Amino acid sequence: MMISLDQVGKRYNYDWIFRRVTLTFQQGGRYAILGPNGSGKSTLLQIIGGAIQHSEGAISYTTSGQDIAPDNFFNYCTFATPYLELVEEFTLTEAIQFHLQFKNFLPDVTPKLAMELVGLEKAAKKQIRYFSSGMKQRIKLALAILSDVPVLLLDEPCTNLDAAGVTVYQQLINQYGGDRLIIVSSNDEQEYFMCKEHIHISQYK
Ligand SMILES: Nc1ncnc2c1ncn2[C@@H]1O[C@H](COP(=O)(O)OP(=O)(O)OP(=O)(O)O)[C@@H](O)[C@H]1O
Repeated sequence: MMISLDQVGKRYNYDWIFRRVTLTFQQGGRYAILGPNGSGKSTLLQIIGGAIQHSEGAISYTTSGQDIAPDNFFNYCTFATPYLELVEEFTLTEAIQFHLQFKNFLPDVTPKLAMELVGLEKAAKKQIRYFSSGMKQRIKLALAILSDVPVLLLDEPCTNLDAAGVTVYQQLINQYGGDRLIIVSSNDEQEYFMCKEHIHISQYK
């Protein structure tokens, strides 16, 4: 999997958030998008994932030499973000079953194992509405990282996590990251501990 950005820019009304972003993300790479609050990290991550439209430039996705249509890229990636909501009426078991209607887990990962890996096995029958913010974040990370997709897009992945939760996140990445492309938008080194490539969004103003 390779994602290429060519002179990509994003504007809201009259304000350019960033311009002339030309980058290539390679399979197996670990990339951190860094910058101060409001600099455009989340916006760039969402543009890469096709969740929002860029204002100028071009983005292409290729796998095994074949182009992927931008409208199909959602099949190849998962997002974990603080702003995507879980369905509050579901129990944890139902939330996982719902997710599995759209994406498979990695081979050998079962719903039970996914819950255990993020320390939520005792909450299997609890409704999401009664979960703490840190528990919700653990589920989002499990669903994103354990899905069988080649690209993981993680926006502030340790939001609301306690120290044990941060360790859980880092273990999931180390154990299940594999040869996948991982892009993290972050201000916190604990979140991008595995990223050799650092992209400073402030460069693209
Ligand atoms: N829908 C929108 N309409 C207008 N402006 C927006 C919209 N979404 C984001 N912005 C603006 O774009 C800029 C970048 O926001 P973004 O959330 O990408 O920053 P960030 O670097 O991820 O910030 P943080 O570190 O606080 O999460 C901000 O100035 C924000 O106000």
